Amino acid sequence: MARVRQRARGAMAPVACVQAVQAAATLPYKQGMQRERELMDTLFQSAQARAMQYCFFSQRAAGKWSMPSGASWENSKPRPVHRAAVVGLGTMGRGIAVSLVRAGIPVVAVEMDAKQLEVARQAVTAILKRGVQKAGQEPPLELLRFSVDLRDVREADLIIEAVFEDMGLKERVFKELSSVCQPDALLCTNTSGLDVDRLAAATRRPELVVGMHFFAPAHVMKLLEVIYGPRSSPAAVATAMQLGKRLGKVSVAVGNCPGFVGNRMLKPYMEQAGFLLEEGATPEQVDRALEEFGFPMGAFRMSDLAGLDVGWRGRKGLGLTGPGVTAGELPLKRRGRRYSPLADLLCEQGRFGQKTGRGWYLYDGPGGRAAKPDPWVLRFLEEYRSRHGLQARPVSQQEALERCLYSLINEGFRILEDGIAAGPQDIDAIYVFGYGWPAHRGGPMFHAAAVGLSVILERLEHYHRAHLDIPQLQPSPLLRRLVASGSPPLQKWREVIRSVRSQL
Ligand SMILES: CCCCCCCCCCCCCC(=O)CC(=O)SCCNC(=O)CCNC(=O)[C@H](O)C(C)(C)COP(=O)(O)OP(=O)(O)OC[C@H]1O[C@@H](n2cnc3c(N)ncnc32)[C@H](O)[C@@H]1OP(=O)(O)O
Ligand SMILES: NC(=O)C1=CN([C@@H]2O[C@H](COP(=O)(O)OP(=O)(O)OC[C@H]3O[C@@H](n4cnc5c(N)ncnc54)[C@H](O)[C@@H]3O)[C@@H](O)[C@H]2O)C=CC1
Repeated sequence: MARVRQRARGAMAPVACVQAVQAAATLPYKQGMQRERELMDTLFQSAQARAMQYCFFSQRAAGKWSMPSGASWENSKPRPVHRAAVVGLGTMGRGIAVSLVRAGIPVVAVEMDAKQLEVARQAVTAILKRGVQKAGQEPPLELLRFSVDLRDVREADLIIEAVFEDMGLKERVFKELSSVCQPDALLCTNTSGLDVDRLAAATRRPELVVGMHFFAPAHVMKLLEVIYGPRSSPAAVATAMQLGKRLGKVSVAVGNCPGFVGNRMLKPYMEQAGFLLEEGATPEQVDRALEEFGFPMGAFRMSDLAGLDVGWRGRKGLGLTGPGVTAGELPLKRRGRRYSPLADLLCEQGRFGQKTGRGWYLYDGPGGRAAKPDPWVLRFLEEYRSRHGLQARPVSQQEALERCLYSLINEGFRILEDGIAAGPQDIDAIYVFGYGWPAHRGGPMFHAAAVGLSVILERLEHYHRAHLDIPQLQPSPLLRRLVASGSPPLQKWREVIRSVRSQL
């Protein structure tokens, strides 16, 4: 109900307040729902057919115009999943375990020590019991077994790893899984953006490794991004897609690159949000602009929900932050580009978001959900600006919205050109079902077409001229070519994508 209200709120946002650009792209509520159904239909094709199609694309991309040897309709069938395991029961692992048992699949849930296990057991049980209050069914607790011993996953047909976002740790876990699991068990990672191929290489069965990327809260959000590594077999992809369907999710197969589709586009969006704080905005102002557009949560509330530490670990892994990184760098730059260390500084203060009770906002305590503006954050931002000689200026709602959304959309065009997503529909489904992109606005690529590609191009050029050190604001070559081709409708973009470089 709250979601329906939220959608309605977005649909009715006053034009004067959220600018004409948005109003032009607002679908009536009914049409929004129709668009949501269309996206679901596209994605609910048979998992096997999808996997075969992706397999064919990947071969074509490699210059081989046939199916790989040994690939056939028969051996690309999804495998049945009778028993599953989840390794790592933090924010994500808990919700993933809940989704699995709710679908009737017995689960072994593994944590690293008894203390973490007990916290996780209580959290998972609480979610299941809440579900009972809502739906009136018995919690399927008998399907769950908790353990601190990784060897207990040995009977599972499919294992989903959800430990910290740390490549070294994940490689160790995959290596160990590969030696304790059945030889034909599927090994899946819930990583937010790490290289699935590198994890596959840590195992003795790279063809059985895929990404299964869930979205927070994992038992609620409808999306499953299935990441097809270069060595994943069609059967492995089909199994993951099919399992997503069984869990009631919309499964979208995507290629392997940093951040895949969803988080690769989220990165420039979050970066713009951070830069806007440096320039004078507050987290509430940026979030208000995005929530009035129709998102259930603005960038900062969403980041507090996911956990700021996840991105921090990722940036440390990339060498963008951490001890000694700033030596030799210009202030507020990393590798020659503008970089905002604000999120890193919050993490250094132990402010990880909802899980620690403090992040961009203040919560009632660890695990709290009601976000309150935090005077500490406002003081911190003022001190930060004065330390770096940044003059705060008023940031309009239009600027906040355009810089966040258009940089995200711009990356969507790059993703299409790189062949990481099969088409704009897939990107739209990822955003509508995974990040709460308002359905009545059809998804980011649909929205771009509705606003007008030439408008998006002009606004990106405008912001890029003002911020030459932010390459993500530079319009992508595909966007330029689409505009030069007369802005064809979404269904015809494929004709303008020059090279077949599908990674799928
Ligand atoms: C070079 C490239 C590298 C790229 C790397 C970039 C990495 C960036 C790092 C990012 C971190 C990783 C993130 C990631 O991988 C992908 C993500 O998951 S991003 C997060 C996506 N999620 C969202 O955007 C959520 C948006 N919000 C919503 O959709 C709604 O607000 C929500 C569903 C949360 C609540 O909806 P509402 O209708 O208001 O709530 P209800 O009251 O009906 O509750 C429904 C259900 O949800 C639970 N819930 C509600 N609020 C919260 C909350 N704040 N936190 C957790 N859970 C919440 C509530 O309890 C209900 O669940 P039950 O179990 O049924 O009670
Ligand atoms: N938080 C989010 O919104 C999302 C996170 N992810 C990804 O999911 C993974 C987990 O993220 P979160 O749940 O947020 O992290 P988290 O920090 O909340 O939980 C990680 C859990 O893994 C456990 N763990 C660590 N090492 C372990 C080991 N060797 N064996 C068993 N358990 C171990 C930790 O004790 C902790 O409970 C990461 O790869 C992250 O990038 C993916 C989608 C969304």
